[in-house]
Amino acid sequence: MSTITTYLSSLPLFTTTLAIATSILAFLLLPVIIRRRNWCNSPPGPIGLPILGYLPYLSDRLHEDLFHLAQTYGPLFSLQMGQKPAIVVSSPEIAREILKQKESMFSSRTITEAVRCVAYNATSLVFVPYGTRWRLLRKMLTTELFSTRAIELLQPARKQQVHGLLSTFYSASKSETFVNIADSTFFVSANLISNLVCSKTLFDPTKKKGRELKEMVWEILEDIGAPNLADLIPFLKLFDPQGVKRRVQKLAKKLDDFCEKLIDQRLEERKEGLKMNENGRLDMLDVFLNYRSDRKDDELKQFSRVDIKGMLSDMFIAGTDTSSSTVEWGMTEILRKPEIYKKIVSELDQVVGKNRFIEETDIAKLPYFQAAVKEVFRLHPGVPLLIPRRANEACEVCGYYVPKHATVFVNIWGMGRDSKLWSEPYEFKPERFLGSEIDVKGQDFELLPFGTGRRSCVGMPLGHRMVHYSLASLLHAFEWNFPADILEDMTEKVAITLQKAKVLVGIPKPRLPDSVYQ
Ligand code: HEM
Repeated sequence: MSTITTYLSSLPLFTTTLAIATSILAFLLLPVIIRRRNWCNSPPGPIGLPILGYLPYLSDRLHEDLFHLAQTYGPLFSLQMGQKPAIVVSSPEIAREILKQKESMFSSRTITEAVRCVAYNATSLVFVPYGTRWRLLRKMLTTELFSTRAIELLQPARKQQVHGLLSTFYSASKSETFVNIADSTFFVSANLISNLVCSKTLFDPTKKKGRELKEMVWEILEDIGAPNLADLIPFLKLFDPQGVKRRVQKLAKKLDDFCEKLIDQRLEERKEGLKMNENGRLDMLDVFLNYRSDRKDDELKQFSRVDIKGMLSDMFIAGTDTSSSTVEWGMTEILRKPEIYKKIVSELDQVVGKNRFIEETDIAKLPYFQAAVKEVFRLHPGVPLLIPRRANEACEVCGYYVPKHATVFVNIWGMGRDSKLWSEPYEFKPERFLGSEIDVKGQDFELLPFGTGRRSCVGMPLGHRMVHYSLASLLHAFEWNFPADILEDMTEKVAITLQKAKVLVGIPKPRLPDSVYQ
């Protein structure tokens, strides 16, 4: 050792620097020299560094990075994220191949450390691997809570929540107070879900507990969304280098305490007998507590506390921020374009008039407004890369090899901005959807804000309605005065979902006679 040191110190500085630079260069070029693909017969893609893969070149705006890489490598490309292989899908044709034709191969999700903490070791609906447990959980939600009938019966609760919001905004207009669109609509969604879960309106935005839920949901979405070195480079798992596990454990504990309390309260209430809600139905807690199965092939004979907590936290995490962020983006896009705003308001006035609030049943008669909402979903899909899927087994896609458990990113955000799919893709133009059959419900692969197939959004019937109903109500009931800098700044704040970084706050001014608000 000392000989080497002596030898090195005898070299002139230039030679030493050159030696170090050459070694670094060789290290960087090594992967390019020894292989031209991320793995044998991988789809084309950028080659990264040994061990780290392409991670050092990715920013905290993964959806944007992947969109730009697709310009170079095409609609199906591969990359190594640390030691983990990933493929990225950026065209409707390949999305169809993966999410429809090869659906059974790609119906599970990538499980990370953060997911294990927050989703009870990936046993809750959103993350449980595709199989009998997933099928049972999903069936209970679609038949008991999100069936067409159940959604219809929840209509009075939606009306009550939205009218409550309009009334709060009316008071704010009188005192010329600023209101926050995303915060307010978040509480509408959270309270709707609490009605679905336990027939109670639990959250008061003016109280600490209500605000805590919003912050907690966002922090969880952030930690689930960001690439974590502990997942991608296995020997780092022990060290939790970004502190993700420590953070998520704390958040998960808070959410767990909240769900524990809901269950305890309900068990106490059930001592006095089982109560139907005002629609003559059982809410989610009672449905799960009542569930019994003696069928041999049912993995769940009854729901444990952990099973119930998993379902409750799924609802609050998946169903709140997604809807409220979409409404915030919708208000922003529409209010930035006075001519579009005018068309929407004139349609609303024609159909609804000015002597009452809008009803959900009015939405079907508002084709221009519906087209505008599709445009919001195109440019601002709530979950830009879907909730990442994974390959259950090694398989072939478009003639390329995809290894077992490769992560699959379907870049629906990128597809919404693809000039091969949309003319003037960055322009907010509801007209493009007028007279077009394209819809957001999972049949049209160029527009998949709720995903598609068996792992598509189970809450779509609720989310879709709430976005339309809340947004139309806000536009119809008030004129809006948003500061121009807030309206013009479209920077995104990134988690597994996308929020508007500069929050939309403004002062509402009533458009309808005072009597309507009372
Ligand atoms: C605008 C509102 C919403 C958007 C944009 C949205 C979007 C999504 C997306 C993209 C997925 C993944 C789909 C895939 O992998 O193909 C998803 C899954 C899911 N969403 Fe939503 N969502 C919304 C509202 C809701 C609501 C209101 C709830 C419940 C109350 C909900 C519950 C879920 C659940 C449980 C899953 C996982 C389903 C499974 O894995 O089987 N979502 N959502």
